[in-house]
Amino acid sequence: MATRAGAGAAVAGAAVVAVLSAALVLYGPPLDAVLNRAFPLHTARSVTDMEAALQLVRNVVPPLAAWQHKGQAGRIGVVGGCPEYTGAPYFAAISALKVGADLSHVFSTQDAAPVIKSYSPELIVHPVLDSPSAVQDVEKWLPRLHALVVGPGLGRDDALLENVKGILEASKARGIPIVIDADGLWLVAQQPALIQGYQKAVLTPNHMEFSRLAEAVLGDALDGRDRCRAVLSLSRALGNVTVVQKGEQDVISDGEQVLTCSQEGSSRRCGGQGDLLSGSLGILAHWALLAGPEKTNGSGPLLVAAFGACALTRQCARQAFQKHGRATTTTDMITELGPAFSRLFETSAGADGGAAPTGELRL
Ligand SMILES: NC(=O)C1=CN([C@@H]2O[C@H](COP(=O)(O)OP(=O)(O)OC[C@H]3O[C@@H](n4cnc5c(N)ncnc54)[C@H](O)[C@@H]3O)[C@@H](O)[C@H]2O)[C@@H](O)CC1
Ligand SMILES: Nc1ncnc2c1ncn2[C@@H]1O[C@H](COP(=O)(O)OP(=O)(O)OP(=O)(O)O)[C@@H](O)[C@H]1O
Ligand SMILES: [Mg+2]
Repeated sequence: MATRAGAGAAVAGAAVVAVLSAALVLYGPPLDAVLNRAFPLHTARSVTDMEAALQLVRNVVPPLAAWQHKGQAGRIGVVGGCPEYTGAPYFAAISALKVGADLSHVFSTQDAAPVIKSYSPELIVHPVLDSPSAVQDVEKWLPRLHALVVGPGLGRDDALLENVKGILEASKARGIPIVIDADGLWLVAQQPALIQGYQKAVLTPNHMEFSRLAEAVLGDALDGRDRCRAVLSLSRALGNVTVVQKGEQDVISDGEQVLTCSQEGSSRRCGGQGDLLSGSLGILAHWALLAGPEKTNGSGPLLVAAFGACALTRQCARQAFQKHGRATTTTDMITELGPAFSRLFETSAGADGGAAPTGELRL
C-alpha cells in the first residue's frame, strides 16, 4: 500500500496538465486572451497538476457496492465493425467492459458480427448495421444505453455511413453522450453539421483525422501549429464539442479549457490503441456526466472523462511495454486495463463498497 502522493510520484514522470480558465471564456473573450492567460500554466510540469486532474477522474468513478444491480455501472454501445475491420469494435467494446461497464453492445454489419462474437462471449453483438432497417434496429436499443462509441472499424461504405447518420440523429435526440472515433470522424469531416453544437459529443482524432477535421471545419489543416491553440479552435468552431487530439501528448479541449495529458506511455504505435481509448472514454463519459459538475470542480465532465481515458490508455501502454517490449500489441494493453485503472484511479473506498475516501491509492 502506498500513499496517493507516492503513487502520484510513480506515475507522474511526464504528465503535464494545463488548465485554462473557464470563466474567461464564459464571457466570450477572444482566443488569444484565453491562451495568453493559460500558457504560463501550460508550461508548468507539476505532480500537483497531474494529481489534481487524476483526482477529478477518481471523483467520478462510481464505487463498487453490494446494492447495485447489473446495468447500473453502465451500458455502452459501439457502432462499428465491417468485413475489413472486426478488431477495432472488439477492442473498444471490451475496453468499456474492463474499465467497469456492466454491458457492452456492438452494432456491426451482418457478416462482421459472428467474427466479433467469436473474440469474446462477453460482448452482445447485433448484426444490423447494413440492414435497411439499421436506424430503427439500433434506435430501439438506445433507451437502454448510457453512451455510444461511433466509428471503430466502421469503414467508409456510403450506405453504412448513411445509416450511422440516422443513428447519430436519434442518439442526439435522446441526449446520449457520443464518442466519435476513426471512420465516424471521416463522416463528421464530410458533414460537420451532424455534431455541430452537440456538447455531449467527444471527438478523438489521431494526427491524420485531426488535420482532416480542421480542414473541413476551419478551412486549414492547422499542421505544425501550436496544438493547444489548434484543438481549442476546433472545439470552439464545432460549438464546444470536446476534442481529444491524440499524439505524443494528448491535447483535450471543450472550447473553454485545455488539458494536456503526457502520462508516460510507450513508443509502440501498433493499431488498436485508439480503440482502447475510445471504448474506455465511452464509460468514463457516462460516469462523469452522471457525477455532475460538483465532482469535477467546475471543469467540464467530458474534459475530465477524456483526460482519464488518455491517462489510462497510456498507462496500459507503459505497463504492456514493460512486459512485452517491441512485441506489444493492443491485446497486451487490454490485459493491463485492470491493473492500470487501479494504479491511477482506484481508492480503497472505490474497492470496498463506498466507505469514506481514505486518501490512499491501492497498488
Ligand atoms: N484491428 C482492427 O480492426 C483495427 C482497425 N482499425 C480501423 O481501421 C479503420 C481505418 O483507421 P486508420 O486509423 O487506420 O485510418 P486510415 O486508413 O486513414 O490510415 C491508415 C494509415 O495510413 C496513414 N494515412 C492515412 N491517410 C494518409 C495520407 N493522406 N497520407 C499519408 N498517410 C496517411 C495513417 O496515418 C495510418 O497510419 C478504422 O475503422 C479503424 O477503426 C484501427 O482502429 C486499427 C485496428
Ligand atoms: N507519439 C506518441 N507517444 C506516446 N503515446 C502516443 C503517441 N501517439 C499516440 N499515443 C497514444 O496512443 C493512443 C492511441 O493514439 P493513436 O494516435 O495511435 O490513435 P489511433 O491512430 O486512432 O489508433 P488506432 O490504431 O486504434 O486507430 C493514445 O492514448 C495516445 O495518447
Ligand atoms: Mg483510430
